[in-house]
Amino acid sequence: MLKLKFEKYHGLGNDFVIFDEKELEKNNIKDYSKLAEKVCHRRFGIGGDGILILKYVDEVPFMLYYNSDGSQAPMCGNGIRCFAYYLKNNSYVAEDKFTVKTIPGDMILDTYTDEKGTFFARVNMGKPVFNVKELINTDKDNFINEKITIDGEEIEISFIFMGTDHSMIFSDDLSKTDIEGTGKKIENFTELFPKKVNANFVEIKDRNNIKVTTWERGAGLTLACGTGATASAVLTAYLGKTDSKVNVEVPGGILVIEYPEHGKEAFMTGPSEKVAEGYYSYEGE
Ligand SMILES: N[C@@H](CCC[C@H](N)C(=O)O)C(=O)O
Repeated sequence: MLKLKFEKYHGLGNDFVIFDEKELEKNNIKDYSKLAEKVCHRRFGIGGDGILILKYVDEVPFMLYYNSDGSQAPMCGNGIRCFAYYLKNNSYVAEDKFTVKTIPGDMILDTYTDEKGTFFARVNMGKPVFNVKELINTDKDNFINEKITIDGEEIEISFIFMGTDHSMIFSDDLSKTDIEGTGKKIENFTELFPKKVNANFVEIKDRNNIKVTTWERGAGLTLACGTGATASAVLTAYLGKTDSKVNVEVPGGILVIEYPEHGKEAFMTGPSEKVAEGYYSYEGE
């Protein structure tokens, strides 16, 4: 049995097991999808919504992300705050402001500890992508409040790429919405979303507050989705329904999202916490 050094963190209940790629290479582990599935299992593993792997590109930390079902995603918003805390805790970065590389690009993070001792990061999430022609199966330039039919049910849906693939569905009352049932159908509606998709259910409270619950591609219902909260706040601001700075209430807490100007970068601020560290007993490949 292999013993793999890990640390576990969460961002508003979206939880991740973090490995250093050097540790995986040393143990000859190449199949990160299999590792993610095993580690994230809530009964037979450590449990998590995904795994984060630290590697270095041009001597800059690079975050790789895998969902709990083993699928790889380009970016994870709550994950990157956890990753930042992991880098700080292990003295891999000294400054409070630093860059983390990800598949969609470099993310700049401003980190701080609040008066209660909780670690926070404000992340420059990059520019949302509205032009979706290359990303999903549509001829339209952008895909905002479009009607689709899945299993006979008409759904009004929008799509924005915000580090990863996000669809948004408005709801008047999230407590009365079948998030799991509809979320699963949208996630797997591959005739429109060939790479599958995350489904964010969005309730607008007022100009500065929205509620979002996310059915995540590859992980199911989670307590928070950072890129999903950002995509949702970008959409409501773009539609003129909210101001450029909103509190996004997710089941695990609050994220603050800023989208100062359309077509420019969006920013996400939220906490992260360390849960555990140790050695994961792994059968290997
Ligand atoms: N939990 C994440 C998003 C993780 C990736 C997602 N499930 C996907 O497949 O795109 C977040 O906080 O952003």
